[in-house]
Amino acid sequence: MKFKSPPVNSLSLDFITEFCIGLEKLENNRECRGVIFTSAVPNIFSSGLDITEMCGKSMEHYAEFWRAVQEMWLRLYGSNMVTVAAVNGSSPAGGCLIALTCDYRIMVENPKFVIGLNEAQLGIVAPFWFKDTFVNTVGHRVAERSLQLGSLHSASEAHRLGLVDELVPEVKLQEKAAAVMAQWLALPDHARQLTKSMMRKAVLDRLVAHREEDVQNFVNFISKESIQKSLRMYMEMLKKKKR
Ligand SMILES: CC/C=C\C/C=C\C/C=C\CC/C=C/CC(=O)SCCNC(=O)CCNC(=O)[C@H](O)C(C)(C)COP(=O)(O)OP(=O)(O)OC[C@H]1O[C@@H](n2cnc3c(N)ncnc32)[C@H](O)[C@@H]1OP(=O)(O)O
Repeated sequence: MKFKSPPVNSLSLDFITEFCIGLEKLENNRECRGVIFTSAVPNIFSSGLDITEMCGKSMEHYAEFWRAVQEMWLRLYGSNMVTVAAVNGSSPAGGCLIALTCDYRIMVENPKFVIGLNEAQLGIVAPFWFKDTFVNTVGHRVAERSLQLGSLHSASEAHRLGLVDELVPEVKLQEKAAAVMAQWLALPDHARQLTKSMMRKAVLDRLVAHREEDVQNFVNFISKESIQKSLRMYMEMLKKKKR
């Protein structure tokens, strides 16, 4: 599955809706046993949640958007398919989350590409299920420091921390992703699927049990004037950076 929503593959409500529909189709297709996620936009895997969806909109919109984000995560983290992230560009916040939900992450070894959960830098808080997914990948200590600092790690640092499993030159990315997929698909599906489910169940169940509460927390948090101000300033900063 190739993300193609220029300029930066931000995860808008439309993007997420289309993504979930596409994923559901693949999940229901018995001939499809695995998916490789990558980007068709040069230098960007995904810039994370579309900030404009969280800024200056109604409470109803924030709730609808957050339900869609939850749905995307539940489908991806709970997928029965083998999922491989071929990270061919920067991948902050929600973009990093997509990579973290996969079974294996391969990143292009370009020192300009960064990845991480940088929410704290925007003055917002990564929700518990982002945090849980991160902890399950890199462990508690690395996640705690990285989340508090809102760190965006270079590809080599991300590899050192275990945030990505492998680094490759750009030209080798697709070949490597296909080789990893073949290795994972060589196992019987039922054994791999049950093992994956066992490893992830507690974290998935936690969101399912608290889904509406999480939506309310998000809506209350994001609609605070202080948070709206932080997001507006962040968007301004992104625009100024270009001038
Ligand atoms: C106590 C707590 C209780 C409860 C808490 C409950 C809930 C939790 C609450 C909130 C959690 C919300 C979670 C959010 C997760 C996210 O994903 S937030 C998004 C974070 N993303 C980023 O920080 C990335 C920002 N972008 C960049 O750093 C760069 O754009 C990037 C490196 C990706 C690419 O750089 P470059 O190629 O130079 O491109 P530009 O910077 O020039 O960008 C091009 C245009 O795209 C716009 N843009 C970039 N990113 C986004 C985005 N994420 N959303 C919307 N728009 C974006 C950028 O402004 C440019 O627009 P322009 O052309 O100027 O119009």
